[in-house]
Amino acid sequence: MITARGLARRFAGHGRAEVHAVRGVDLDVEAGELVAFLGPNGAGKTTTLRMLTTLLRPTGGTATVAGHDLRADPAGVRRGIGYVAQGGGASPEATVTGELVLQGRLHRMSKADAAAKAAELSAHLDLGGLGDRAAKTLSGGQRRRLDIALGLVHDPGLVFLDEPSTGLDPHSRANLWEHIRGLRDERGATVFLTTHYLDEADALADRILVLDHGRIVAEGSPDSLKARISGDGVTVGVAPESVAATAGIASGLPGAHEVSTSDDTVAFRVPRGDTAVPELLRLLAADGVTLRSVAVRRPTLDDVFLALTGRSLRDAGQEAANVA
Ligand SMILES: Nc1ncnc2c1ncn2[C@@H]1O[C@H](COP(=O)(O)OP(=O)(O)OP(=O)(O)O)[C@@H](O)[C@H]1O
Repeated sequence: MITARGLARRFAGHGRAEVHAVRGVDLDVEAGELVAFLGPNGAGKTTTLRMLTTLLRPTGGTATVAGHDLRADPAGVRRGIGYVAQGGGASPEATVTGELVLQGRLHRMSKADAAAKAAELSAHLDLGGLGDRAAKTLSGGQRRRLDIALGLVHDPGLVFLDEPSTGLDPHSRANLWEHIRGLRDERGATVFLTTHYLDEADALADRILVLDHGRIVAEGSPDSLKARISGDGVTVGVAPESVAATAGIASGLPGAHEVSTSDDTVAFRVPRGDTAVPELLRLLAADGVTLRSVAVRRPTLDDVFLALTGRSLRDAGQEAANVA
């Protein structure tokens, strides 16, 4: 559905250094996949999406999207894709049905076909009963669902979603995720989305491409990416005078590594936290160490990002642009 090789985009710096927003991205997305581009603010996610959707000309590389060459046949690409931008496309004053019908007419549908499509999409995206409401009166979640419906009017086989759940409360996000899964599972669409939320990529994507400073730095299923971090994290709280003894015992557990201490905690990684902790508790008790707390944490995608880049995904988002 998408093949890209060396896709790149530079922006003129207007007196300052050029910005290399995307520095040579290779992509292969198969039909029916749900793929997420995960990266901090400024990583180049939106720029890549805008290139793949023909809204921005690449300064380097080639791509085929929905069966059409990006440079030679941008109109063909546009016919085959739906694009739901970050800000959404609905006019605030227009009604839900009015906006959907207008979108259908823009795609050269007859009035009857456009009305039928509006009704079908309203039902599919839980907008039934809201047809006469102005877009500006919708809740954040309803508005996002309308934006997605607008991107589906021409039944695209490939749907791009840019930061779909930004600004939504947890309940609306979970609801939106159901609908995004439905695009693939019920409508058979291939979905490519961008996010800087680890939980979103984890919950939705078959495959995650981690983007940092305009380059793909890792790729795989959420589980395979997490498996790159070897083992579970265990943190035990003990009295300050027991930290050294506890660290010694932890270091002796089979497969223990990355042992670190603070004033009253010892942290380490082991292949399996659930089997290591009972053994640790037994050894600590035999040594007379009183445990204050114990926590076992499965590796997260944030750990993956940290291991790959040396920075946490949240901190990385605060950084400045990819100035060359
Ligand atoms: N029109 C432009 N002119 C100059 N620089 C730009 C332009 N558009 C984007 N950039 C820069 O390119 C880099 C990548 O931006 P982009 O919007 O693609 O990142 P992103 O990963 O989508 O971030 P976000 O999560 O904040 O949307 C940033 O440094 C940004 O400032």
